[in-house]
Amino acid sequence: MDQVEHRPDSGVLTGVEIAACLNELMKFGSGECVESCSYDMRVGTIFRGSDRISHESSHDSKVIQILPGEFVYIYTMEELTLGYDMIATAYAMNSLSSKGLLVINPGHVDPGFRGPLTVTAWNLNNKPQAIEVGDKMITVLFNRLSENANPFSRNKSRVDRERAFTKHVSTEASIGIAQLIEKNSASQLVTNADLEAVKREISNSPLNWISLIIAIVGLIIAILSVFSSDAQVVQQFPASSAILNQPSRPTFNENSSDGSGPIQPAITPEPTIRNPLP
Ligand SMILES: O=c1ccn([C@H]2C[C@H](O)[C@@H](COP(=O)(O)OP(=O)(O)OP(=O)(O)O)O2)c(=O)[nH]1
Repeated sequence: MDQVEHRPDSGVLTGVEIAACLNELMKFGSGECVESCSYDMRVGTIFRGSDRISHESSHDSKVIQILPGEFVYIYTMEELTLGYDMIATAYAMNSLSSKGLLVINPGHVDPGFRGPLTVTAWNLNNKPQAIEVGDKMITVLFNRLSENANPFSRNKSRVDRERAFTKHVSTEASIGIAQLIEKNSASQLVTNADLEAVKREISNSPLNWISLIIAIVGLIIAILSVFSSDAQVVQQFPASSAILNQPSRPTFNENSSDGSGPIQPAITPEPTIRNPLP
């Protein structure tokens, strides 16, 4: 086996190292996004279903309201340009997740990957969430390998990826997601008022009263049948009723002076034997 020469500087890059080689790691990077040991990638293009609804170069309003339950697809503003000896790992940002805006698919980035990262953001909050082109969306750690690895072989330009994505969503994935979005935009989510109306209908329903009456009648029949079976037993076995009617034995120790000691079996006095005649 060949001896592999390990690079002495392999490992996770610090913020200082990221800043020093920012132009090697990505295009359109900003020193302001460098953190202690990571880089916060920003929103570039936003897709709702297959529609591109916001892009950094467009003149439209860049603030997008993600509706409750809605997914949007995001392409990062930065385009990674990883060497063959570099991998990256993308993570959701804590500040967004705590607001209920989940970025659901960040993950590994292969060595040699070139282009924007794509992620899906899902609003789990019951209020719309605003996002804007340029907002920090995912945080990425860079890890230098000890040697070059086989590079990623499916690199495409941003334009080609967006085109392929639009086609894919409009043909396959869009069916479920588009319907979900349509439902949400028509405000078909269950509200408190809906729940109150359902409760009112249930309590006013005649079926509800009928089941209550049936339950009460059933209970009365059950009680009566228990009493009548007791009466039959007493008629057939009068002695048993005498046993049943005996007062229960006290549970304290009758032999103890204060009556509080452990229960002892009753002591039967020994028969006295009279001495035989001398
Ligand atoms: O949040 C992320 C994480 C990674 N990538 C990129 C970088 C990574 O190198 C590439 C992987 O793409 P591929 O098409 O190979 O996706 P996969 O489903 O992960 O396949 P594989 O397991 O073959 O890598 O996707 C993103 O766009 N977004």
